[in-house]
Amino acid sequence: MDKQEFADLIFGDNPSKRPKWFSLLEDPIFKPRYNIPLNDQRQDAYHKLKKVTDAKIMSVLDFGSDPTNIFTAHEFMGQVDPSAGTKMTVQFNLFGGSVFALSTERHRWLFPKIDDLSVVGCFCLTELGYGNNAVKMETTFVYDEATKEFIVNTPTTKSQKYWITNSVNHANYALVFGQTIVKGKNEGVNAVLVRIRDDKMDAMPGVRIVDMGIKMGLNGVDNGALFFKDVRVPREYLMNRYSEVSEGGVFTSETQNIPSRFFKVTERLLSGRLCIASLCMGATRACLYIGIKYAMQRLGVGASGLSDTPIFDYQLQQNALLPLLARSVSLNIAHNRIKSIFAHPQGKEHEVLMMCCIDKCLVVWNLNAVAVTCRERSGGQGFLACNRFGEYLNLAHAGMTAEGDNRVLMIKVVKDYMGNVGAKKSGLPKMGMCPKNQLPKVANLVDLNVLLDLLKFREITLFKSLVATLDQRCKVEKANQFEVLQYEVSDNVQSLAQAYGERQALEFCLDQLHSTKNAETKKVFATIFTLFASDIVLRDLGFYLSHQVVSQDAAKAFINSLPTQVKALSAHTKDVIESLNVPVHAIYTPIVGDYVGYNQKPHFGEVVNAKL
Ligand SMILES: Cc1cc2nc3c(=O)[nH]c(=O)nc-3n(C[C@H](O)[C@H](O)[C@H](O)COP(=O)(O)OP(=O)(O)OC[C@H]3O[C@@H](n4cnc5c(N)ncnc54)[C@H](O)[C@@H]3O)c2cc1C
Repeated sequence: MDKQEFADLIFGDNPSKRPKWFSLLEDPIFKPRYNIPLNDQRQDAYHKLKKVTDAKIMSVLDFGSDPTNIFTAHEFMGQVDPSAGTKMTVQFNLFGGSVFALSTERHRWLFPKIDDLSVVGCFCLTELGYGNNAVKMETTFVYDEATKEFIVNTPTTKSQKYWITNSVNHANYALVFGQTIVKGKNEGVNAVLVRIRDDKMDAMPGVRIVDMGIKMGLNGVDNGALFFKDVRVPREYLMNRYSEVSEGGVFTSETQNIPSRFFKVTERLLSGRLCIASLCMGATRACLYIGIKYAMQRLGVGASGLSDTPIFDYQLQQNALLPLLARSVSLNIAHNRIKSIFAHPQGKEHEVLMMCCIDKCLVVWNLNAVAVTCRERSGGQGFLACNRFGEYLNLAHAGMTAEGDNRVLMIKVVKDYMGNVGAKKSGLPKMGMCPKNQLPKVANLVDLNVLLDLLKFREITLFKSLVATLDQRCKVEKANQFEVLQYEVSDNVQSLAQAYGERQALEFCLDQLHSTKNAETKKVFATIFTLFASDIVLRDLGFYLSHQVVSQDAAKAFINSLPTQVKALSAHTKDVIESLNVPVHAIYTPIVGDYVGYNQKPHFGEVVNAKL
């Protein structure tokens, strides 16, 4: 295959940006350290972030001109340091991106300071008592007409701002979300900028910052809980792109519906989901590179009984790793497409939310599967911190929870899906073959058009069954829709969101296949996309058989085809993993290099002074 073409398509941004990142990551600061105190881990993550900002390789203003540049930065940082990447996503997207989106002229002074880290921001949305239901938060900003200030309070234990990234060590400003009370009326959730530390980095009066301490991973991220007691903020610090309070205390807003103001000011969570997906996509590529490279050089028992056979040659290894490689490459192609739709949404505005949400869910869960599998398939070496799988696994878990819990986002996807179809903004996918008369007669399912039709069939069936249940329960039996959705049809909702995301991903892959120029690259992509789709159909084969859309004979032949498909991909695996744009020089895992040489002397699990 044409490795360069493949690498460019996986990169998904302007390839001319790649060398800048590769050379930046040569800096020794990106060498990971493992056995260091908590505070040093946090400083280490900050210094890596500072190195990136000093290189002026990205700007918060990219959200206006080239958002993909920000996503690319996340993909690289996800590979080399998930903690620094998490600090970066809060600085540039949650804090910086929100300021960018919600500010007006009077806040412009912040942009260069965000870019050079002279303002380090944190994003105070979550409260101890209000995570996925943050709209009901208890933090308040009461407008004081006499002083023309907002008075910020977290009045209860449950209203402490919780999990706040960057807050314990580095942030001097916070974007705080709270119920806005003007002339005694609650005008809904808005955001104000609050200075939380002075020039000496001491907490400002009324601000209390509590260290959340050790977590299961990503300990370079300084998460804290913040309390505000009568903290006074100038009126001008209200983010007033959509809502404003005049000096005299008159509240005006573009958004008349008060609960909707929350969604307007938290819109940045949308690009945040692409940032998290980008961090995880980068980590997925690095993880696969490490796990497969090691499998290719680690020798295990061969036919003669000697340790002379790469463990990668075992069918067990290939059957575990290669369907995940196929799924990862396919989700990567889909992720690239969604990033570009986010940057240029014209005509697809109504689908952007669904796409960003499902992209995050699928990519993050896939990283979890990849990290777990690579860890196990690398044996004991996979358990050493310096071989990195643990940190990637932790990134996946932070990703599942942060910026909207994955399962909650799946519900959001389905609500939007039903809304879009109901409003005729979009329709259900159209199948090529009839599911009653044609598909059951297909003997060979290993065909991209057949597989796509099967994915569409499942999505359509799940959609129709959900709508039928909702109609029966809510329209006929007058049940409460919230209760039916939350207590009766969860499995249908979750399966439908997944079916939508996977069908869409496969369609994006097929678009890519059609536009790929080099015939060999095209062949490799076809092998990968077919395995991706086959793996999904295999997982759901019970569904297809019970709906009689696939015959028993076709199902048997299909099951038997999977190992053959894996074998076909194994022939290209080395080329594929070497085209994943992994900055190998910045990964520093002993098992992708000379792991025997590394173990010639003790390193106590560190790589800093080791020659790799
Ligand atoms: C590493 C990390 C960094 C973070 N950084 C920040 C930050 O900088 N700023 C910030 O504001 N927040 C931050 N967060 C917080 C994060 O956004 C919240 O943890 C997240 O929104 C979930 O809230 P919660 O933890 O209260 O979970 P809950 O809302 O309590 O959810 C708990 C469980 O209940 C389930 N659940 C909840 N609601 C529903 C529902 N409607 N239907 C079905 N199931 C449901 C969820 O699936 C989940 O499994 C961070 C979190 C992590 C892990």
